[in-house]
Amino acid sequence: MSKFIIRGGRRLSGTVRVSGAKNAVLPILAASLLAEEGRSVIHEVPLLDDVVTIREVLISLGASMEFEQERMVVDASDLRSHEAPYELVRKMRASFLVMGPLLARAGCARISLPGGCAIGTRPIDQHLKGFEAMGAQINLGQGYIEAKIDGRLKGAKIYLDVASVGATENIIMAAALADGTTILENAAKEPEIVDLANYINAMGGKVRGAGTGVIRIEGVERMRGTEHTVIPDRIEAGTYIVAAAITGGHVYVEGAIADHLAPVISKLQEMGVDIAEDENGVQVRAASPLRAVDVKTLPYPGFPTDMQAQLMALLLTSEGTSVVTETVFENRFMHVEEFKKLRAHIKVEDRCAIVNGGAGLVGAKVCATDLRAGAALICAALKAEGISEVTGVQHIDRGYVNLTEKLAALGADISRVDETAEREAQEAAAEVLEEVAAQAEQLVPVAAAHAQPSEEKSGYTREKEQIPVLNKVQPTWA
Ligand SMILES: CC(=O)N[C@H]1[C@@H](OP(=O)(O)OP(=O)(O)OC[C@H]2O[C@@H](n3ccc(=O)[nH]c3=O)[C@H](O)[C@@H]2O)O[C@H](CO)[C@@H](O)[C@@H]1O
Ligand SMILES: C=C(OP(=O)(O)O)C(=O)O
Repeated sequence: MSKFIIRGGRRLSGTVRVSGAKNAVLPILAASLLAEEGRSVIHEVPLLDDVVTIREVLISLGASMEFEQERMVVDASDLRSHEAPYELVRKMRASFLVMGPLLARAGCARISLPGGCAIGTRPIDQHLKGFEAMGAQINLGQGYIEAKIDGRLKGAKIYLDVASVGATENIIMAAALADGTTILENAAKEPEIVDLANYINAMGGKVRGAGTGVIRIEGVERMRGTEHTVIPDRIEAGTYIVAAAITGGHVYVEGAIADHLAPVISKLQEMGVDIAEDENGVQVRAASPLRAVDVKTLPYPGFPTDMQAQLMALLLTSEGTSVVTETVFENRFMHVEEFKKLRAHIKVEDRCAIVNGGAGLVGAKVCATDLRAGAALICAALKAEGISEVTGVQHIDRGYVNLTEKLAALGADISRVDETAEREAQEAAAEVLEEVAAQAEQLVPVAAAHAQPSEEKSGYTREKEQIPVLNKVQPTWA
């Protein structure tokens, strides 16, 4: 088990480079299953735990995956399985994104039910509704969803009850190889969906209207591998913008696409943060004091739920009372109780959190319950007085590449400690101390016998001799 140790109070300054988007690369890698011939070369692939998981899923299906320095080469020409097992899907819900492409390519798919997670129940009814509308038969058996179709999926008109990101992606991928045209209404409009559509089109697909509420997918018979560069991660970028603002810093977030961040940038500007964009990124200069603002999470282009926790951290340092309303997930305030350990004043009422800013944050031991809760706790800890320890690092590793290194390069006092290694080091050091003490014990009578003049006269005592020796053997973690 690892943890982050952060001493708050340092202003961040300098440049931080944004990595490729987690939420774009996951569906893109799933979509590479659509290519019956050729290899796909994907650039700007972030080295994240979720990417490792989707890679394992694709390998288990028969794809070959080479990964080197943010470049993934996928060859899915020979698939040998249509099943994504529980062990992989339970690690990451987004594994369910292989259902659409598998069904389209192989005519069948068997995927472990993804289930809920800390932030909500997260049903998949809209994905299944789309596949059924295209003619697939869906069965639920022993924790798995099984889908199959005789021949090809058929193009259909599908209206999503909720503008689900995952359902939109899964249906686009299924429809890409279907017979006929699919019209997807009330589709999600996130930039990651546009990136997926661009990738599919480069593979020979025909997807039009991605980024709007109506997407038309004309099915094609075959697709081939292609080359694609993943868009920068808008949530990672937004997190660094908040980290800069909360510390009163001055940071250039290189690679951030301001358009993708419009709802975040506009909220922060309303708070008084100075943000300027250019073609390569955004410049953040914090002002003080910051103003309280109200915010409501919504599907894109509304304020992203994946930035709600980080914005709440910033609101804790503003003057006045803010109301944060979460409309996308029903249980996404888990960070509130952890913020309270840092002496935050927040009250949750149903889907709203009432945040009283202005109270100074004080470092404490806190736990990340999910990915963005973890990012928000780190932002708050960067501001808090004294030392904070953030556990639950496995959640944060799902979505942030080299977080410690990136923040440290901006001047943050942050380190990552592996608790197992730390405990082993402590045990080893304790053993050394015991051994030294035992040896010293044996040497004392010998030293006393040779002592000239006597202890009493010289002022020599056993304690005085031993203490400095033992102190020298301080372990590095002390
Ligand atoms: C890998 C990835 O891209 N993850 C993102 C994706 O998750 P994900 O694709 O899972 O999120 P959805 O857009 O599907 O979920 C939005 C809402 O719709 C509901 N819903 C969804 C599907 C369905 O069939 N039925 C249904 O009711 C969900 O419970 C949730 O309340 O979009 C979320 C919303 O922006 C982000 O927080 C996640 O970071
Ligand atoms: C909720 C998130 O991801 P996922 O959908 O993969 O759980 C996130 O990225 O904040």
